[in-house]
Amino acid sequence: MLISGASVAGPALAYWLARYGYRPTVIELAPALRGGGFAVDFRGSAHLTVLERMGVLDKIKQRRTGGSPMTFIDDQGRQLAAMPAEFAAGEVEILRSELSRILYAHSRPTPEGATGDPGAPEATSKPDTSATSGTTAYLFGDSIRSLTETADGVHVTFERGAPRTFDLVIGADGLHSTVRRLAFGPEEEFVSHLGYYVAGWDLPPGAAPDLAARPVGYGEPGRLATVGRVPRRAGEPGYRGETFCVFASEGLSYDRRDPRSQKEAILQAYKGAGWRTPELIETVRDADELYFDAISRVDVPSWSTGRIALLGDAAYGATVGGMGTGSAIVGAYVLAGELAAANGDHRQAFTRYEQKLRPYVTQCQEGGRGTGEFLAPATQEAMDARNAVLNDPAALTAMLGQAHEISANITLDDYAHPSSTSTHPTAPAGARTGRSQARP
Ligand SMILES: Cc1cc2nc3c(=O)[nH]c(=O)nc-3n(C[C@H](O)[C@H](O)[C@H](O)COP(=O)(O)OP(=O)(O)OC[C@H]3O[C@@H](n4cnc5c(N)ncnc54)[C@H](O)[C@@H]3O)c2cc1C
Repeated sequence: MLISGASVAGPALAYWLARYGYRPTVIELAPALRGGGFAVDFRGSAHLTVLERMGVLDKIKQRRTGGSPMTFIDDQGRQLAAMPAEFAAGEVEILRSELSRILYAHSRPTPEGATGDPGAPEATSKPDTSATSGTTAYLFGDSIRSLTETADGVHVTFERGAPRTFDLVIGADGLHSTVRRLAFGPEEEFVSHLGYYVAGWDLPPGAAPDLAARPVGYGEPGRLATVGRVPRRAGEPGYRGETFCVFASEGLSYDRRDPRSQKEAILQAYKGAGWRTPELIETVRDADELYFDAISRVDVPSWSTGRIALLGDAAYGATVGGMGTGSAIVGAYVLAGELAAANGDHRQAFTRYEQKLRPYVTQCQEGGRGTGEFLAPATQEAMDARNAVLNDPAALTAMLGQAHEISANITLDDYAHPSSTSTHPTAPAGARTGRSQARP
């Protein structure tokens, strides 16, 4: 089985597939696991249950950022409203890059059963020969060029590697998925722009240390710039500063593979902004890793076509505020579980995966719809109304409670221990295999 994308959904799926005896291959466009991106969070019992069943919850907790309260200020630095840490950070918040490294390491168990070192991802375009049979091979620095479905497989050509045939192909390659484009249609058919852009990058060492010590956000109608601090990467002591920006804009035309073009778009968007925004935004020029994307929503009428299926942001992305990371983890769990339960019948597995997951992620996605407007309201009146909500503990508690309810609203079958579940409909006991039965 081929999985495209090694960020969150891809390695999580690979982990479960390897556990059920498959030997997936994961292909990643970037030359190594991607760094960058600010914090992502998990909230609600479904996210935590899946992470616990994967055996990564403790590792993730060890690397949690702890979240930080955010103070919204005016142009004189005076407090207007405060956003409590748990509002932005859920139950567990972790840097996306750290999460990706943990999942990657966990999807490649060593022969002894220990997991690899999350601090040492490999950058190679060759198959990973250190993984034992029954586990996962990672191919970095390559991308699928074409997909041709045949009676018993999918013939895949690559930008760099030699063509191969796989039984199934899963697109876990994000909002701008190549698998979706090749197998389902052009991006414009499935991705709607929700009127805002989001950007995040680390502050260069020494930049605005006074600001980074006290997380603050400065907003003007239609644009927000925040600065905060997050723990350094594994093995590095202390904290580093980071920015997180949200601005309203029609769809922009820029080269997604060219950071200079993205930096220019950000600099333009904050021209003439007050407070110390120019000083902060200027630091983007020196940013090594930049996260920049439109706040969008992905709606694909059917997540599978023949032997090809979509997972995570590629299928049901919501960029920010739609619990995309938790939904990717839960989706990987359900997809792998249904594949194992269907015992080779991918049609049945894909159908059940979608039936079980779609109502859940659709609700989660809804949260993303108002995120841009909440963070960077378009008018002064709307900003005042947002601040009033933030300053009202009862309103905040209600909003948090609603998010928790939505993110818990799925029944998770215990695929790895089928006898302990009463909710799984029909799969025969022998359909779920352990590690010993390797499947390609
Ligand atoms: C660099 C980066 C930074 C991010 N930062 C944040 C953040 O700060 N906050 C937040 O809420 N969300 C962030 N996200 C999005 C967040 O990770 C996802 O919304 C969520 O975790 C779902 O993950 P996913 O694995 O489905 O998709 P993604 O995390 O988007 O991962 C998709 C992966 O597929 C790879 N890929 C893309 N095209 C191809 C191709 N043609 N062939 C092979 N591989 C391909 C990408 O390089 C990436 O590794 C970021 C994503 C990325 C890639």
